[in-house]
Amino acid sequence: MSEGLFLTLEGIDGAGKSSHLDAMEALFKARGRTVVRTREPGGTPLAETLRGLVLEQAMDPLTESLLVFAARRDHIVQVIEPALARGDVVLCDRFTDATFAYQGAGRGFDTQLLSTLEQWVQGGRGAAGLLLQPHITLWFDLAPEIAAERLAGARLPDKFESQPVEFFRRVAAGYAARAAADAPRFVRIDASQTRDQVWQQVETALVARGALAPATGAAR
Ligand SMILES: Nc1ncnc2c1ncn2[C@@H]1O[C@H](COP(=O)(O)OP(=O)(O)O)[C@@H](O)[C@H]1O
Ligand SMILES: Cc1cn([C@H]2C[C@H](O)[C@@H](COP(=O)(O)OP(=O)(O)O)O2)c(=O)[nH]c1=O
Repeated sequence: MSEGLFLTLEGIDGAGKSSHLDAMEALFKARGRTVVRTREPGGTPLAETLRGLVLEQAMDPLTESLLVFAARRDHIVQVIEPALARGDVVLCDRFTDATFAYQGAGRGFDTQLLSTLEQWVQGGRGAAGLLLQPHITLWFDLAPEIAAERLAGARLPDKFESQPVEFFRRVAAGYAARAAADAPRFVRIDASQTRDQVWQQVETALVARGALAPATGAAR
């Protein structure tokens, strides 16, 4: 069985990523792929419980980081690795880049420590002990001011969404740094465009990366 495709969507709150999940799922299904659609924090009963704590309760950045990585570990073991081993497409709304952007850049937590946690939780894959990383990360890049306008009135803000625009400037810078550090994995989507134009960018990126080829997984 071929290795599956691990695809993540990232960006600040309100960047517009969730708006394209249905169409992405449909695109893969139309090509005969089995799609596991999931999210972080979350994706398993335990991880969804931890998500509720992280999004609703105040806590220090270390506690927050430990909880998101604990949720991630369960998600990887229970859902992501089995799906990839089956050859499925894992379509995941956020993953570890969000931890570096939100807990690292946004909350100012030590990124060296986050790298250690990343190694513990995602390392040791295969004989070479590789780090589990998405094959492709679509980074929806949008100015925090525009994201805030889009979110105003759209839904009840959670703990992060109620942060000031300055917080999201740091988070956006965190995403930019993470993208610069692993450029081959990231595709920057200009999320300031209309919904249709953003979708065109998403589709073009998936075609360019070979992600829509019949069930053989995608090249990096
Ligand atoms: N390209 C776009 N232009 C204008 N508004 C958009 C666009 N994409 C999404 N929206 C709206 O912006 C808000 C946030 O979008 P959403 O997909 O929930 O963002 P995210 O999942 O990144 O937080 C929603 O109200 C959505 O309808
Ligand atoms: C995955 C992850 C998310 N988050 C935050 C980012 C978002 O504000 C929030 C949940 O993300 P999201 O699923 O995008 O929420 P919604 O669909 O309601 O917009 O959790 C972290 O702080 N650290 C993480 O590691």
